[in-house]
Amino acid sequence: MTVLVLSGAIGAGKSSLTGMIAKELGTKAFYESVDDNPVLPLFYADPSKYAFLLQIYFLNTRFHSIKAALQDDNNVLDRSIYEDALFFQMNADMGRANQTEVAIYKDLLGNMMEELKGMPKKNPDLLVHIDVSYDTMIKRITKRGRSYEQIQTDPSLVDYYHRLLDYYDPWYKNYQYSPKIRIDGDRYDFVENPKDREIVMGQIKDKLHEMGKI
Ligand SMILES: Nc1ncnc2c1ncn2[C@@H]1O[C@H](COP(=O)(O)OP(=O)(O)O)[C@@H](O)[C@H]1O
Ligand SMILES: Nc1nc2c(ncn2[C@H]2C[C@H](O)[C@@H](COP(=O)(O)O)O2)c(=O)[nH]1
Repeated sequence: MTVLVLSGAIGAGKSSLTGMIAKELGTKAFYESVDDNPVLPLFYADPSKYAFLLQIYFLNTRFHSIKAALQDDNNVLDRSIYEDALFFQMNADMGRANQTEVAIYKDLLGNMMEELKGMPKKNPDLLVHIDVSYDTMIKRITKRGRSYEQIQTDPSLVDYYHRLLDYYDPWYKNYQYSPKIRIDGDRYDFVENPKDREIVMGQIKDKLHEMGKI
């Protein structure tokens, strides 16, 4: 049984690479709730009102996926639960959540992480982190075209996205729940370019091989 989780900023390519990994390794893919997420458009329209609700929504849906994925299959998840606190901390630092909401959220997250310790597998086997620059992130967000994520629609997102990248750097450095590998998302166009896809899949497979997982 091997469980991989992807991490990275918005539009880094997590969902795309998740599908590719699942196909290549014959594993099951789990995707975070985005298009069917009723809170996400509300959050982008009024972040201060909906930051807490959105975080609870994501935590709940991610926990459902993790419980299924950490059972006894080969699985790949398109975002890690370990990034939830990064998002909420950043939004709280921006004044979009009050101290009571932060305390309740942290307690709930801690409580859920305790539950994971009782699972057949407690942590993922490998974190695959996709690193992107601000310019690449914006290019991909534009390409995907979700209206509420566009900087043309909401110029305050320029600051939000810059901050997010600043939070990701130390987050990745400090991540220690499993072995990890960093994919250069600026360099490799693994969506459009088959050669780049082969290189990235090779990097992931080499790491799994080194770990004795394949
Ligand atoms: N390495 C890449 N090269 C070119 N396009 C990419 C790459 N990664 C993602 N994309 C494109 O960028 C958009 C966002 O990718 P997605 O996988 O949804 O990102 P995430 O799940 O990290 O938010 C999609 O339109 C996807 O086709
Ligand atoms: N405030 C939060 N927003 C989150 C969280 N997880 C995801 N998201 C947002 C970011 C994107 O707009 C969208 C999908 O994310 P992708 O990276 O897959 O494009 O959802 C979160 O925990 N808090």
